[in-house]
Amino acid sequence: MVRILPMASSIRPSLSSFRSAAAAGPPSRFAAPFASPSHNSCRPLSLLHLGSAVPQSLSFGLKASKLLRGEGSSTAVSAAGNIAQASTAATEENVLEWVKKDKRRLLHVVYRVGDLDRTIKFYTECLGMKLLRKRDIPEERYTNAFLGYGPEDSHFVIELTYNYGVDKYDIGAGFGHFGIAVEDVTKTVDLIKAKGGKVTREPGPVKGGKTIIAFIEDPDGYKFELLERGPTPEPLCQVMLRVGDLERAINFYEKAYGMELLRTRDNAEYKYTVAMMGYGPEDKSAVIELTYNYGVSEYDKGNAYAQIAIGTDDVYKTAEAIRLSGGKITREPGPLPGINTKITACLDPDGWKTVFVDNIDFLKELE
Ligand SMILES: C[C@@H](O)C(=O)SC[C@H](NC(=O)CC[C@H](N)C(=O)O)C(=O)NCC(=O)O
Ligand SMILES: [Zn+2]
Repeated sequence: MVRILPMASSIRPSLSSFRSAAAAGPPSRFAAPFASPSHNSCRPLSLLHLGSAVPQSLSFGLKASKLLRGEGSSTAVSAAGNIAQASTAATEENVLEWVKKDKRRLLHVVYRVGDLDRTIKFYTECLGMKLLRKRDIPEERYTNAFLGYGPEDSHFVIELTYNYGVDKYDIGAGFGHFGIAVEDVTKTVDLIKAKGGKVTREPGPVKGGKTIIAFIEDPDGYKFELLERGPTPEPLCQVMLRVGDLERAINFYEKAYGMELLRTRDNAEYKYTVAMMGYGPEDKSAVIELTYNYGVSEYDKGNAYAQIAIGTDDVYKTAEAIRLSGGKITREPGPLPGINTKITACLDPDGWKTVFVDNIDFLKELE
């Protein structure tokens, strides 16, 4: 039985209520705080964890800093500590509140292919995409090609990466699929077949649901789900990634990335739950489809899929929010050598990479 829950911002089902007790042990309802050993987010212990009332007269100036060094009465030191703690908490809260107001959108998804021209031909002739631009970086021995259904300043697009001399990658088991919304799945599948494309799942209602879907594979073996929908400004509509703890992932994507939980869909018959996360409604903007398979806590990620890129107004605050949310920063915020675009990069609790790109710098790149 499938339950679909459109998400009102204040209503949120307990995911564990979806999972059949008969399944291989539903994950903890209260997933442990995100503290995977590979994501050490500890902050220096602070002397601020002291408990006592804070006299109003105490200003947090030079006097308080003396107290923080342990000079003065124990009560006064404790009071100063609490002011500092309150100040730190307020700063952290400000950063996390800022995330929700930051101007963010999914910019592109990046993955590696073995033959750029082969992929460009398939995406343009079979999937109706446009080649938007190419970028060759000979000093780094790679070429990018950007493809999509509209200009990069307003559409979620694909950034293909060809590394010189590398013609094959391991897609792994964690990457799921890209979603393409089409008005007629059967017609699209027939075109793909006529062009010699590989159809791995014929058109029909999704198992346990109603949406007409089909699955195809591109020349490198990446899966594309074709979803039958009406006209949409964003045909490239999904990136599906498998996660080992859905509650943990949802919490992180909300808190660190500022995404909204758009809906969840539990399919007990087929033992999986999906959560759609994004910055806008599914029928108008691309989403990250997080998929949890009952009882599966981690996946081999291979070396083919790279990352999602998200726009932000401040990569420095973004990095701070990611740290505060327990994420691991893998590239400190700052300008890229040579092109000066400011970015920061991180891993989510499952190890999926995300790059945040300064919005103004991104638009300059497109000029
Ligand atoms: C909501 C829509 O975009 C989907 O992608 S649901 C499609 C469905 N997904 C799963 O089964 C996910 C669990 C699976 N074990 C996995 O890890 O991929 C799907 O693929 N259905 C197949 C079908 O034939 O309906
Ligand atoms: Zn999907």
